[in-house]
Amino acid sequence: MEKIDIKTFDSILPLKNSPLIHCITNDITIETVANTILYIGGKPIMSGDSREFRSLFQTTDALFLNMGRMSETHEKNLKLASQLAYQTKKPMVVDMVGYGITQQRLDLGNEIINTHPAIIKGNSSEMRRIVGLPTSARGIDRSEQDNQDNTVFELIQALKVVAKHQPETVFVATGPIDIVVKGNQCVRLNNGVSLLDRFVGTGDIVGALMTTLLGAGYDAWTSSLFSLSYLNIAGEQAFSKAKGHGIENFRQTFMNELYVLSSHKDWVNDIRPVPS
Ligand SMILES: Nc1ncnc2c1ncn2[C@@H]1O[C@H](COP(=O)(O)OP(=O)(O)O)[C@@H](O)[C@H]1O
Ligand SMILES: Cc1ncsc1CCOP(=O)(O)O
Ligand SMILES: [Mg+2]
Repeated sequence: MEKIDIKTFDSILPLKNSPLIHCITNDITIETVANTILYIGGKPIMSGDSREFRSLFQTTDALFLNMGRMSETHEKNLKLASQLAYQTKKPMVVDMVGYGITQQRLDLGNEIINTHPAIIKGNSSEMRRIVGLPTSARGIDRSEQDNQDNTVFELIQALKVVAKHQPETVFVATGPIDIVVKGNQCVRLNNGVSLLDRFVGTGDIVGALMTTLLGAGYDAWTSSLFSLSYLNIAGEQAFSKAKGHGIENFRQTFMNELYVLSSHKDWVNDIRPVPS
């Protein structure tokens, strides 16, 4: 069964309740992540100091973990925060940046998966490693081979097997076609432009959007489908406005669209699910 209810999407933004989102993320894209949350009406708090996690948890609405830039401290922080989220039932999204490219990222990712995040996301190559499929990707980037019709099909089948054992979690694999799996349900989304892949942080932005929606009280399925569609349609709008003016111009126009689209309801008409 494939289910997408876009009728409800046009009333989600701007958010009415300003959810407070605790982010433990990488310092490459930290400002972009914080601004993304602000642009759609959330409130970011970036903290990587474990001494304050317990008291922060008393006021935050959701937690965003991003493995991005590893260090011993970051690893300890992510482990502690994901355990706390599990114990306190805090809605949590984890971005599996570079899962499996080193032993440290593999072990850390597995430990976080065991704390049952509401959403586990990564690009298609990272998600292939999670489900035990081979990939030729290097570093934190996707391999083009992991986005062909046959490899996308293969990934969906494998994600459904894993999702069966963790039915409350939504699994998201990003790429030119985004895949969203929960239990036996799967939706593929076909929005976006290839320039989204040419600057750093696009995956982190999707994670920030998802966590903000979760913090506002939307379920993980809605938060995932909404966030992927919203980001990619912002990318399409930016492409038509900033085409031919260079990547940095595109990036700024795209960030601006993340704010501008929040007060336009008709963007939802552009959502393009792949027919099943
Ligand atoms: N070539 C592309 N065509 C369409 N959308 C893309 C493309 N590359 C990235 N995106 C979009 O950008 C977001 C981040 O995807 P991706 O590049 O896979 O993540 P990451 O930055 O974590 O590697 C996704 O929502 C995806 O849909
Ligand atoms: C370059 C880099 N190195 C470690 S994390 C990071 C940023 C990852 O951002 P994204 O996966 O969203 O492009
Ligand atoms: Mg990523």
